[in-house]
Amino acid sequence: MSDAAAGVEQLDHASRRAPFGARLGAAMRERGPLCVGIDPHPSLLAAWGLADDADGLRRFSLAVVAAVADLAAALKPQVALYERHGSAGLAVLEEVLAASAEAGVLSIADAKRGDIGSTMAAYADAWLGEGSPLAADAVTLSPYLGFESLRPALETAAATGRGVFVLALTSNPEGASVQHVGGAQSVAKAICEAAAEENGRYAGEPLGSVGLVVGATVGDAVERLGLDLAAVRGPLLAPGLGAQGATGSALRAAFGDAYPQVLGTSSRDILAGGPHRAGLRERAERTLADLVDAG
Ligand SMILES: O=c1ccn([C@@H]2O[C@H](COP(=O)(O)O)[C@@H](O)[C@H]2O)c(=O)[nH]1
Repeated sequence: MSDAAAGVEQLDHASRRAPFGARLGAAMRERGPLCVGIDPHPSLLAAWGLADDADGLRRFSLAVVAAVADLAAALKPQVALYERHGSAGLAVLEEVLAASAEAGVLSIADAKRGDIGSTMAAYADAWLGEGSPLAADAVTLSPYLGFESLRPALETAAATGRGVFVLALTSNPEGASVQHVGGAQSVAKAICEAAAEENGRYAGEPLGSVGLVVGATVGDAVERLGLDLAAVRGPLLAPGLGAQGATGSALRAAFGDAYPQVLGTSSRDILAGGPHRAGLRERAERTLADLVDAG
């Protein structure tokens, strides 16, 4: 096939894909609001009896996909834990993304990319571009070079039916030293408002494709900073359940009327149930029940 014909085929493929927000909303309605994180830490590989190498990484990751794909609205591989194995680790990540698609579950690459616009375009090609081996259904982005620097990723996501999650209020305590700055006009609030505006292009959809990362551990910060998360009209990826101490009821209290948009995510707490399929499923089911009961 010529390059031109291949390009047309890729565009046709992209134009047939529904926007990410619509696909995620449907998955959350069908399966509930759980995202399972795939974080192959060296300590977890050891606990599973696997080597801390690319083969161990592959066995671990594909076992998680096979065990919980039908229980989760999305899976979230943590890119750093693949990068630490170099090119062999990234090859495993490509397999994990392909296996997730094959298993019918959405993927969110937790890469937290952000750079000046010209470099951002390359990140957009890698994580959201049609035909890229690393393309996931969505990618996490850092807006601390300015929300507008993310433009290439926002445009690529819209063109390919993929999505982004922009860091707004992160789950780590240090995040406040940047994100809370400005009080009533905080950095986090500016990010929320920019994401809400960006979701204007998805006005025909119940959920936009520009989501935010808001930690499950943020306590009363959403209220204190006056963030209108419901108005963002995008999915809210909430890490911090389990290993970082948050629970479904804490999430419910922190997010208020935006709780229906929340996709709670947990990694280590669920992964510690492995290597057996039943152990992983039991922990994923327990986390999902906690999120549903809190709603
Ligand atoms: O604010 C954030 C943003 C991302 N993360 C990531 O989520 C998982 C959490 O793992 P647990 O084992 O469930 O604590 C991890 O990949 C983080 O890098 C976050 O925790 N907080």
